[in-house]
Amino acid sequence: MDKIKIENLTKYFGGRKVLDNINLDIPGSLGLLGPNGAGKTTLMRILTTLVHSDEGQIKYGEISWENKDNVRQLIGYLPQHFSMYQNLNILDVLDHFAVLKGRENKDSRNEEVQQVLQQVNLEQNQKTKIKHLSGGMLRRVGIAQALLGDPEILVIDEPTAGLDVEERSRFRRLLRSLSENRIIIISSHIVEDLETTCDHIGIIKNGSVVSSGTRDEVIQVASGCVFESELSQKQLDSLDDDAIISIKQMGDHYSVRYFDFRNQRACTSDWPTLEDAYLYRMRYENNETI
Ligand SMILES: Nc1ncnc2c1ncn2[C@@H]1O[C@H](COP(=O)(O)OP(=O)(O)OP(=O)(O)O)[C@@H](O)[C@H]1O
Repeated sequence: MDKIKIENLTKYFGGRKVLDNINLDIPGSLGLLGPNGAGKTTLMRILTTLVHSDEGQIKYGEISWENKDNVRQLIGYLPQHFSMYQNLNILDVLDHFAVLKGRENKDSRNEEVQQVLQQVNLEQNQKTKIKHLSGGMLRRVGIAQALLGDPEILVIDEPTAGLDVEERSRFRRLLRSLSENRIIIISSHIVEDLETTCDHIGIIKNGSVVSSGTRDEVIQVASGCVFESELSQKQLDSLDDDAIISIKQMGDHYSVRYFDFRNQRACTSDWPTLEDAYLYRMRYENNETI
């Protein structure tokens, strides 16, 4: 499988730089992680050719993003806010998308729609109207329309926005299975969305990629400075807010995960997670790549 190569990509909106010299290789599944406003959606929209960049280039093998029509054949896109006519049922919606994608023959179109319904496990619900779907089912319809045409590249913006815990976990498993034989790019500000679904991670902050690589490479940055200890209320109060990663109450003590750069409590550092590395990049570093 070819990889997507993004080189020196810069985008301005009204004179303001919102993407600053982005360089990224996307060899399989990439999770784009960053806070609200970091530039993730803009990058996703450039990847889907809906927005053009001001500088730089994107290539997938020999195919350049300068040739929009060729690129569009390759891409399935689930935008952050996906909805559809409330009174149509799932089958009609997908048929409509298939027509928009140029499928003229009714029989082969129907066959393709049934295939994507099966992939997202909605065959039994195909006659259900959009207005009666849960958030998770609606996102699955969104994935189904993105899968029409069996695209080599899937771009998915904020996959679990608005979903409950159970739906999130089911949706993540679906994304993982879809990443097996295609390039999939998922943006999120929720670390768990990407931790189990993506082999490569890019962390984006203020329009710049501050870290990228395999999950393990990205995690390395927090190695040796993450600790987990049982602390009293007084000890907890002595920690700097920025140092705290998570707190669990355990009776009158707290189990606290935190950053400590001088190992003040002389305990053994814990193996960092992607969330640790993400918070480290957000809190302690200015824009510099590892
Ligand atoms: N069409 C536009 N015109 C002007 N500014 C824009 C436009 N689209 C995005 N921006 C600005 O560009 C910056 C990056 O926005 P973007 O939506 O790409 O970030 P994001 O990381 O996807 O955040 P979110 O998760 O909140 O969508 C923001 O400051 C946003 O206000």
